[in-house]
This record gives sequence, structure tokens and C-alpha cells, in this order.
Amino acid sequence: MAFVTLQTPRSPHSSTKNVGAEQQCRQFPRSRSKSKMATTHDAEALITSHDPHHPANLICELCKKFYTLGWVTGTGGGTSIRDGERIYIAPSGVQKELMKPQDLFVMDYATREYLRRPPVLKPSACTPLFMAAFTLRGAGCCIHTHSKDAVLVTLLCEAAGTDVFEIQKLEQIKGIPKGYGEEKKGNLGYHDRLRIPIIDNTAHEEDLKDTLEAAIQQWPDTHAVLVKRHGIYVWGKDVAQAKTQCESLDYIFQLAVEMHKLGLPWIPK
Ligand SMILES: CSC[C@@H](O)[C@@H](O)C(=O)COP(=O)(O)O
Ligand SMILES: [Zn+2]
Repeated sequence: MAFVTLQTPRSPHSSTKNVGAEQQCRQFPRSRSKSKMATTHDAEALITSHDPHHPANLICELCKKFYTLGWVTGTGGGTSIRDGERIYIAPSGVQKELMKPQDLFVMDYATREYLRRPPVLKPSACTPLFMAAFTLRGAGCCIHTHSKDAVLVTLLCEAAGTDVFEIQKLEQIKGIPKGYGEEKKGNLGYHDRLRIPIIDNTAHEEDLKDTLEAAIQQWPDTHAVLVKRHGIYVWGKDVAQAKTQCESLDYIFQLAVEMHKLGLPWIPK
């Protein structure tokens, strides 16, 4: 079984039995700026905690859950958390459900310097997209999934010639915030129309940055952007909001796909 071949030498700071991403991904070259790095002790302290709500523990836990939902399958997708001035980022090209806190990168928000870089790994290609949610929308957590239903609604919208997913009159729409600012406080109502912009995919994840940023500017109330034939980015002010929105949206996408199969409209007359 291929999985077993990953369970070879452990990194010295590993203390749990599961294999970490560092072992999954030894092909990546080291590239670290030692001068700006925190000391090894400080760097390890950034990701070491018994608190299950510590961002380093949460990212690993969330990705395990998301894997069971098919959201981060085959190394795709991921999650990033902003905790004050610290940004926690997963490595690229690794099985996200097997990650350990010691596999995570930590970036300083203000300087964009990595305070912690695990050897042999490189940061997720989604990093510029996560940063867009943090900087443009003040997000505390951003989730990227390759959910099949998210991909399917982008295909259905493409076939319908629209680059916005729109749906109305579903109870779960009430799980999505109205927007930002005082006058947009609270969540959408049952009668409100949910709109999620869709951007084109690119050959490389990081090249989505400009169009994702443009979609965020064009749709100032949105908390998510769909990526055609790829997946979705969803963010929230904190982990709970990002996660519950991602769940609500995925549930709505599942319904939308089923409604389409049954010949039912997304916007009832
Ligand atoms: C199955 S490869 C998927 C990647 O290209 C990308 O779309 C993705 O979501 C994850 O990028 P990663 O750099 O591994 O964090
Ligand atoms: Zn992706």
C-alpha cells in the first residue's frame, strides 16, 4: 500500500504516530532565508500547543474533516488561518489530511516574511489567494475546496452562459452573511438571492490571484468565489464562520445539482 511507504523516517520534532507532510514531499528543494527566520526554538513554539483551537492544530484537524467530505482530495484544496500577525499556511502538494502542525509554514502578516519554514516543503500555491481574503476582506480564515458539487455548479453556470451562481428560497441561504459593514450586518434571509461570482481557472493556482482579487472588488459583499472547473474559495472573519459558510454553500451546491437533474429552477417563479 502506497501509504505505508510514507511512514519512513520521522522528523526529529515529530511526536505523534501519523506521517506528516514533510515525509510525503521530500522532492521539494530547501529555500529559506535564515537571516530573517525566527530561532528554531521560536519557530517551533509558533506551531506547538496542546490547545485544539491553536491555528496549527486546527488546520490539521479541519483538513482531516474536509478530506472525508471530498473537499481536499488528492492533495487539492487547503486552509489557511490568520491569527493576529501570524498567518498559518499548509505545504504544497501534500496529502492535506495527513498534515501535522510541524509541517506548517508561519508567515508574518506585516512583512510577509516566513517565521517558520519546514525543510523540504514549499508553501501552498493557494497562499496568494488566501492572502487576498486576509488583506482585502479582513478574513481570519480562508478555505479552498475542490468539492465536486462546487465544480459542477460552475459547469452548469458555464453551460447557461453566466459567470454568477444565483439561487433563492432555500433555508440554508440563511447560513450566509449579507455582506460587510453596519448596514449589511447579519445573514441573508430566506427570500434573499444568494450570488457567488465565478472566475476562470488558470494553469497554475497562484495565477488566480488577480482575477480573484478583481471578483472580490466587483462583488464587495461576497464571502466566496467559485473557480470554474476547479473549486471554491470561502472565507470568514474566523474559523467558525469560514467553516460554516463553506458547509452551507456546499449543501446549497449539492441541492442545486440535484435540482438541475430534476429540471427544477434555482430561482423559483
Ligand atoms: C490536485 S493538485 C491541486 C493544486 O494544483 C491546487 O489546485 C490546490 O488546490 C492545492 O495546491 P497546494 O499547493 O497543494 O496547496
Ligand atoms: Zn485548488
